[in-house]
Amino acid sequence: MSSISLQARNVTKSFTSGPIHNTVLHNLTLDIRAGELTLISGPSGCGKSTLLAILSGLQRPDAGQVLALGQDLAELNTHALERFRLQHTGFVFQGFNLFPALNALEQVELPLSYLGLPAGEARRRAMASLEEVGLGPRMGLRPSELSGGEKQRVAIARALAKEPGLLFADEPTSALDAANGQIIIDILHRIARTHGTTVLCVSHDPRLVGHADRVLAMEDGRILSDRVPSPTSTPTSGLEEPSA
Ligand SMILES: Nc1ncnc2c1ncn2[C@@H]1O[C@H](COP(=O)(O)OP(=O)(O)OP(=O)(O)O)[C@@H](O)[C@H]1O
Repeated sequence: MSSISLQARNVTKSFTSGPIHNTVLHNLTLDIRAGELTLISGPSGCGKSTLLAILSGLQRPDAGQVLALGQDLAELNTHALERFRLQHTGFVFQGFNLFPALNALEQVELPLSYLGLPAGEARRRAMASLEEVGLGPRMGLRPSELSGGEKQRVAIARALAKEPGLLFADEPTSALDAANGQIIIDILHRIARTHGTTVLCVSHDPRLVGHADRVLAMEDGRILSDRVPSPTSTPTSGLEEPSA
């Protein structure tokens, strides 16, 4: 049984705009395990991205506690929290967030320089990460020369090269077609297994369900169910097996 690496305890979050007070997360408690791909699914607006932002330390909860790799995030001041996020977390977003002028290798090397790695070590790690996502032959290309699926693989390599304990993905497949979406989720799954990384992905894409180790269904700021999907529950059956 893998260890628990991310915990939320009675987390509550509200937003107020004008007279409207919107409670987005209601006293939410959950444990996420290392070495697994956990998917949080649910309809638009149910609070998935807010939960991800709080679990990753991007936002603070109004009440409750987050323990990430055993660290209570509330104990960290803003600077220490930034440092924690830089060292221990990686992010993959729907829109890839790549720099147009940099080639794939430079995109992956850049955050490693912020970590203070020597240039040679940064290059070695960046190349290994790009190889791992199947982009070894394309590491000299800029985003305009890459497909959507390839851009997302660069973004994954950029996160992976930091060797983070926690990898967060917010709707990583929603800009991609079914075959490329499947490649991305399979890469995230493989990273969890082979590196022991905690991979937490939020998505409203039902095609991803059968590819996760665990699926938490969310609605109106609450976790409604927590299950291990069967491989047959994926609605992607019938697709040709894509080659990564
Ligand atoms: N900074 C903010 N200020 C005010 N309201 C916010 C803010 N961030 C999120 N919300 C509100 O919180 C609710 C949940 O938003 P959230 O983005 O977490 O949902 P989601 O499940 O990720 O949705 P989607 O699948 O569409 O991305 C929404 O009603 C949203 O309008």
